[in-house]
Amino acid sequence: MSPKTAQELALPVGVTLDRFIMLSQSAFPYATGELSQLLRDIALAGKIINREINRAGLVDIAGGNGTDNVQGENQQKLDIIANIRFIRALKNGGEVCAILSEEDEDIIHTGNDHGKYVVAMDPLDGSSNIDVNVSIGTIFSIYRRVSPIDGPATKEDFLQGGRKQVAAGYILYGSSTMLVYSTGDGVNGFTYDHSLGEFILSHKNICSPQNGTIYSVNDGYINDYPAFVQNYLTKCKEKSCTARYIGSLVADFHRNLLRGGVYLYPSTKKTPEGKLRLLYECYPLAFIAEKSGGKAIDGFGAILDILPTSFHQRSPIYLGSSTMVDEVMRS
Ligand SMILES: O=P(O)(O)OC[C@H]1O[C@](O)(COP(=O)(O)O)[C@@H](O)[C@@H]1O
Ligand SMILES: [Mg+2]
Ligand SMILES: [Mg+2]
Repeated sequence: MSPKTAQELALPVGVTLDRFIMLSQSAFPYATGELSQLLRDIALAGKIINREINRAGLVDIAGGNGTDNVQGENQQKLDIIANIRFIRALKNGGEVCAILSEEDEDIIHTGNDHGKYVVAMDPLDGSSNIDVNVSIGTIFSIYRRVSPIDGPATKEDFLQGGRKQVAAGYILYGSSTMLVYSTGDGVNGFTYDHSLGEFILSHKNICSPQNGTIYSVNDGYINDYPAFVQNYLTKCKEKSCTARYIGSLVADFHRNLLRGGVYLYPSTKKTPEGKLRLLYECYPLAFIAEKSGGKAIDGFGAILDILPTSFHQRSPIYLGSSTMVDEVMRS
């Protein structure tokens, strides 16, 4: 008899994340609890970063850090703080042997060589919105390592390809703070209850609406986009679709996931290979999109089918409601 899925376990809205993880694990008789612990460690890091973000305007953690990351982007102080907090939580948790972060050029070895998992992450997404109190997020992607246990992780552990993710998700720091993730069967969302210090199941088995009227794109670059994108955006305007663009990928994606819509970050003359990073932005959100019934493409095929070649490679991305993504592709 195959293990019961989390959905079949009928976990009620209102259970804590901890209980949800425990019961979901019981659906897998051979589970040993390491992935469960890792998900808890990510939730803990999320709580800590949430606290820092909430008081960003009060203390001297706003603004630039005066340093650039491997992508040549100015790092915000909160980019650095989120990076440090996440690395520390995953190191202390013990289940992760290595981390790949947007803020670091190379693999970060945690010293937990016995750890079975590696994590690729965007510790703070939407950095341009940090100082103006607009929703931002954290994005994560989890793989089971392929390198021998008890040795150092290798680059092959991170270049397995999007379909090899064992779990992925994001934390949205918005009007409320939410953790949304999938371990492959269904997508669930948990809202942070500050008074309890707990993530509570609030959005069970999220299904992306097949179609929608919202499109999210930086319209300012329209003349730089490929012809098929310009055609698609013209059609959207002809149909009086609704333009919504926060400029934080996690926030734009989340709204469209619940309401129906499509997010587009095409290639441009400035970024011919696209702006968003494959391993810790595109793959994890494509995983959530597909597991909730949506789609994610690069203009040629599925994002999850792209074979990665380097840690910080970029890709154009079109993701969200399946009918709208198909329409982009046909434009
Ligand atoms: O300002 P642009 O070019 O529209 O880009 C906005 C996009 O860039 C990002 O900020 C890139 O992510 P980071 O903030 O993690 O670097 C996305 O969140 C967002 O969707
Ligand atoms: Mg980002
Ligand atoms: Mg970032």
